Amino acid sequence: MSDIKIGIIGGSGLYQMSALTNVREVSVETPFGKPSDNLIVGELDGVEVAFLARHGRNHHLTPTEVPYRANIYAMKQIGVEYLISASAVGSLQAEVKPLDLVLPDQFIDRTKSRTSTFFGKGIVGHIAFGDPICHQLSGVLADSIESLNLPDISLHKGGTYVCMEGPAFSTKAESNMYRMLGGTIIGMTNLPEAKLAREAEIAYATLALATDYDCWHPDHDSVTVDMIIANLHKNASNAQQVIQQTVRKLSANLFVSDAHSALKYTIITPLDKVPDATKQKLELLLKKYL
Ligand SMILES: CSC[C@H]1O[C@H](OP(=O)(O)O)[C@H](O)[C@@H]1O
Ligand SMILES: Nc1ncnc2[nH]cnc12
Repeated sequence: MSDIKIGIIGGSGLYQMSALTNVREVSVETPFGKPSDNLIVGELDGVEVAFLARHGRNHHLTPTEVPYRANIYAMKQIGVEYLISASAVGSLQAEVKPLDLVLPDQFIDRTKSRTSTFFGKGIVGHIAFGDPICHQLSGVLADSIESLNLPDISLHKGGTYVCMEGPAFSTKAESNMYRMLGGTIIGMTNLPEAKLAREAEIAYATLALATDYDCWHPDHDSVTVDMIIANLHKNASNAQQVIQQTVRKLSANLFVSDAHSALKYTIITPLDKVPDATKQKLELLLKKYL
């Protein structure tokens, strides 16, 4: 298989990409186990892409159970350099309405039970994460959304994605606290993914699709899955259009991102002191620097 440079991770509601042609399923094994599901490899307008359903195609993995390291490693293994993450989010701000699209540029980490790094076991690295999203990739998403003119849907460029552990939704006190902290949207998945993608030198950007007002809004009921199902379906259709257009634009201009050399000044352990087993496990990530 030749390298597939563009990867897509689909979240709640986006379990497949109907526009894919020449589709095949690829079962991948990584040093971190199996990803959430088989990779679905196919073409969008002649451009090969790899799609992965974050929670599995039947949504059987909780946000805590998603094998984030295996997912990112699997994308790296097949050659992905640009990763688009589509995610359902709650809105923490009145101006972000359900069905609106948000391209966050910051995260607040409220996760508790995740492994969000490839480092450890004899190798220490501290990735720079001040700008956690690849602004160029997010820019291509923005251009694509604007060119689609989706009716009644606003695009919010920038914003802070609060990543909570879940799977229960927030309490009202938490939701209001996140608003006070400057949160724009809330979800349960994107922060570990963004960190691991950065460690894997993959340019990563989030396409967040609002489904609800969480539980802080005095004029809206508190979020339940039942309440957001219809929005998840509408969002899935919008996400597919946006992703298809983004792949068109991106494939015409595969830029170099800072993310592609993110490990350069990151690893503090001398590489000749790293245990061989760890080096082997991370070979794919480290080989440029060995
Ligand atoms: C079904 S609502 C909660 C669920 O939806 C989001 O998933 P994803 O980020 O994969 O689209 C949120 O993070 C929760 O996992
Ligand atoms: N309100 C919410 N909180 C956390 N994750 C979500 N995903 C969609 N809506 C959400």
